[in-house]
Amino acid sequence: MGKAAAVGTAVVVCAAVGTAVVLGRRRRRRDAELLGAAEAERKKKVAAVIEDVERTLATPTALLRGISDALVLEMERGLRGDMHSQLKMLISYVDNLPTGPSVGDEHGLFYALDLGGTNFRVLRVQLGGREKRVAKQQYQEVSIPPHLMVGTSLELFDFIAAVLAKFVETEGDEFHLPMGRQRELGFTFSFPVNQLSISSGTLIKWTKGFSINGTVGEDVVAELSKAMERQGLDMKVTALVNDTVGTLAGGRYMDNDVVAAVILGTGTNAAYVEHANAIPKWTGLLPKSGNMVINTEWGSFKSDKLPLSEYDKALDFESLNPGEQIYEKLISGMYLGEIVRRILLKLAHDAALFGDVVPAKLELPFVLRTPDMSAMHHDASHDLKILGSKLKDIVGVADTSLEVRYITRHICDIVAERGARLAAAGIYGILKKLGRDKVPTDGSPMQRTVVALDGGLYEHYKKFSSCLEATLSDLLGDEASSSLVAKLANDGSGIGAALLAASHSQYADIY
Ligand SMILES: Nc1ncnc2c1ncn2[C@@H]1O[C@H](COP(=O)(O)OP(=O)(O)O)[C@@H](O)[C@H]1O
Repeated sequence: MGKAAAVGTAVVVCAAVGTAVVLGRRRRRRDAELLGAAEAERKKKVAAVIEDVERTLATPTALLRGISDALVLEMERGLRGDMHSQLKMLISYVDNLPTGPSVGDEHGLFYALDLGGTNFRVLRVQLGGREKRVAKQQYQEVSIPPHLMVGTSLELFDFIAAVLAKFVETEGDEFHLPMGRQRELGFTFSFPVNQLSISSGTLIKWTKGFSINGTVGEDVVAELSKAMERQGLDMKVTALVNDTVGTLAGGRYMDNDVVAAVILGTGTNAAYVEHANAIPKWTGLLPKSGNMVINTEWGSFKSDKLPLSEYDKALDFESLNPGEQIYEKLISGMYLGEIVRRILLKLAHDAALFGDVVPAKLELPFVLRTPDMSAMHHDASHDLKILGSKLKDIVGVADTSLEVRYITRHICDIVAERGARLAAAGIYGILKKLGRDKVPTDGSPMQRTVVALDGGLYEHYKKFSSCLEATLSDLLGDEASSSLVAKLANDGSGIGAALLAASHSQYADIY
């Protein structure tokens, strides 16, 4: 009995265990089914967000052509001086560019200072005339402490002048300043300026994350000159140029066929050589050259044709300059990584991309910088290892699945491709404005056209630059694109500013 009972009990126990096993298995199956359903639902949400991103950021060729046409119309309005024009089309007062490899008369010691983004550069060159050209150059790059980007004008210019003064102290014997002469400087200042002459201009507004009280409306050359005086530095600013204008000048010094310069760095902008008689707002004498360099300030272009997504609108709304610099916010290095972050955040919130908890770090604006986006985008390893470790560092999620990594790379691809294609549409617009977008109908040969490009985004983000070039070829067609050269003008703006300082030197007639 006892035994039987025991056996019975044992049987009962076994039966209970059996039931538990069966129930457990069922629950696991049900859990698995539920999990599977939840996972399928999550994947569906991921796919829906991605589809929406692909749709709203799409840039089909026909749209790009429409954007180029809208840009050309805005360029014309700006050249007429239309108050409502989005493009300032600023007159640079540079009507004569350094004259190319066959001439190149400029000589002497000149300095350049380039302020326009997160870093600024000081440079000195010894120009050796026709024979030696750029005989010797040295430069130093210093990053601007973030608090100075939103501090006071005085602090910013004092900081810059102090770095410049230290740099001048390191000038070696290989640089020659004739006795009794003052050192001269080309000041590259890459914010919109109302130029009053080649060596003066008032700031219209700060962009690219700078927001400093008390500079708007002031002559930036006077601000710099006063700061140099405070440092005891005896130097005269003989040319104030935008970085696009400097790049154009530097580019033309190297290649006579350079007609435009485009910057793709923290921000974006373009300058080109316009026929002076195509600038209705120019009221001065017609320059001898017949030309005038125009700084388009194209970053402020906006059009209802631009593919703005919810992410762009939110980024703009929360930016230091809402409603402004819309084209720049779709294209430039300051913003691309941030757009990717916003899309990943949406995927984290709506589709639990990084698990049930949204990573806190992903909520931080600008935590994902464009160089990191570029590194993730270029990861070609089979397991996207670099991308995984970037996500770990930036987002704080240690073990991301291959699926998450592929999705992240795809988002980088969509955002970079849109930026590059929109930038190509802008260049195509300038070429159209210059009539260099088509093979001439009168049978004459197509002129060689060179566009000088500079900026960290163009230089280092290879998928971006190759997409830009491919899109430009596509827009131009085979024949016209075979005459176009896109040339990297590495720090062309520094040399360009020094060259313009030389051609506008107070001693120009003596040289
Ligand atoms: N490896 C990279 N990949 C993508 N973008 C980059 C890379 N390196 C730099 N950049 C972008 O270029 C910008 C710097 O551009 P640069 O022309 O050097 O200076 P500026 O700040 O004066 O525009 C950075 O803010 C960044 O957005």
